[in-house]
Amino acid sequence: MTGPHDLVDKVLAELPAWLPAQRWFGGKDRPVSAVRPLRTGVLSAADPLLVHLVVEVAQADRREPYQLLVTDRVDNYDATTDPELAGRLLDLIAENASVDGLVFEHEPDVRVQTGLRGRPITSEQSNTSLVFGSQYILKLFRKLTLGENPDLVLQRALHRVGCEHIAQPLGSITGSLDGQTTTVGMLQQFLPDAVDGWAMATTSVRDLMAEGDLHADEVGGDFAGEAQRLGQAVATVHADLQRALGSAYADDEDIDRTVRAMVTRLDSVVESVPELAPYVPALREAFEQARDTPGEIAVQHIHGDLHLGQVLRTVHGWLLIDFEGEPGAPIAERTALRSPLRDVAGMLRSFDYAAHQLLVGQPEDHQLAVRALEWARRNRAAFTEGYAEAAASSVGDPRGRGHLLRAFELDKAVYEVAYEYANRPEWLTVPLSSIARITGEGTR
Ligand SMILES: Nc1ncnc2c1ncn2[C@@H]1O[C@H](COP(=O)(O)OP(=O)(O)O)[C@@H](O)[C@H]1O
Ligand SMILES: O=P(O)(O)O[C@H]1O[C@H](CO)[C@@H](O[C@H]2O[C@H](CO)[C@@H](O)[C@H](O)[C@H]2O)[C@H](O)[C@H]1O
Repeated sequence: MTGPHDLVDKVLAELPAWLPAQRWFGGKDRPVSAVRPLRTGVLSAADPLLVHLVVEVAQADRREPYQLLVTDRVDNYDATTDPELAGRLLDLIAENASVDGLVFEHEPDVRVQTGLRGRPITSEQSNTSLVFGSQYILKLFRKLTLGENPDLVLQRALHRVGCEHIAQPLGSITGSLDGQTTTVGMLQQFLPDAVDGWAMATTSVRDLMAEGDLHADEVGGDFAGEAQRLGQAVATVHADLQRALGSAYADDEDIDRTVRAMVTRLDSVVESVPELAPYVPALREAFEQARDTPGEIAVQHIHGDLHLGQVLRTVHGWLLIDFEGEPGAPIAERTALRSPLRDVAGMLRSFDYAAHQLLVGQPEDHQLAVRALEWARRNRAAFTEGYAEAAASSVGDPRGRGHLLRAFELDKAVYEVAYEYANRPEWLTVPLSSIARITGEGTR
């Protein structure tokens, strides 16, 4: 290997086979037909080589930009697995450096420490995050969104109004893509003592399932108190987003567009996942009923993909992370003003997921299925209660908005069907069985 261009050629040849094996790759549902470079930035020209690469991945009629950081120093060329090379990215942010078209910046009034090594975190995720010491976490977005990423925009806005339920934004990496200044990385305060909501919730479900005779409120690992506090935190973040970026009311056209978008998504998902077909009539009816929601529907910037894996419990309370929205949704949709009930619906779905994922691949067990439902009902109610308490004077109580909330929940479940089909086919039964339950078209 002689220089950056040879390295890039070698990597490009291997990408069609390598990409589908990466957890963060969002296109596992169809083969990669071609990969072409969109931009190359040489961060180090020798010993070792370090090249920032944005490629366009073609799959049938889909074309999407993905970010890679490649080196000749590790076998698979993925420089994010090399602690020292990862550390160089942090150093560049600390120095407010510009290298070959990439701009590394720390937030004003923030001093970033240099000389730290970075280690990738290994949880289920759509991007690659590197942790430095116990202070910093740097997210490298994998599938790129042209323009500023909403994750950075919303968290900066929340920080400006003093929101207590996010990790402090500390810096960013941007580059030009298709003529637009595009966020490729985001540095944040790392919370080393944090436990994510999914881990806590699934531990609680396991505790309940292990108890033959006790109910959800009687076992040691009851989660309802946390679920209620989490509801309060989410409502507070919604109120903070309103304060920071404003809000509006949806008109009839907006509501019509929302319903049509849900139906369009359903039609597209059922094309690739025929298991969804039996539920289509009931789903369409539920989406149409969203038009009957009484009173005005407030819209604002929201999290957009809220679930238990996006919330961290620290000693000081709950934090929300990852304001990027659904990785599969178009950017115009992700940055539009939307009802905060979508986030409530996302979290309600997640309680359902936490309760039912333990049943995946297990033989049918009526007793366990009853316990899963009991856990989900208790925690969904506690979350909604907490949300309503904190939202009373700002965003509003989600109860009494039944049709809309139900439509959003089902729309999210349809999204999850597509997500699981493309990423974790063995989990497809989780959203499918929820759709069956919510629409009354099945029992499990
Ligand atoms: N500020 C933070 N402090 C501690 N852990 C974090 C922080 N931000 C993210 N994480 C951990 O990293 C994981 C992935 O972060 P996330 O922003 O959800 O990335 P992705 O967009 O790849 O899903 C989270 O599930 C969480 O475990
Ligand atoms: O966290 P991401 O932005 O990567 O979100 C995507 O992946 C999530 C899974 O990691 C997926 O969430 C679904 O599974 C979760 C359990 O793993 C569950 O808590 C969520 O309720 C469920 O939607 C998310 O939909 C997807 O966008």
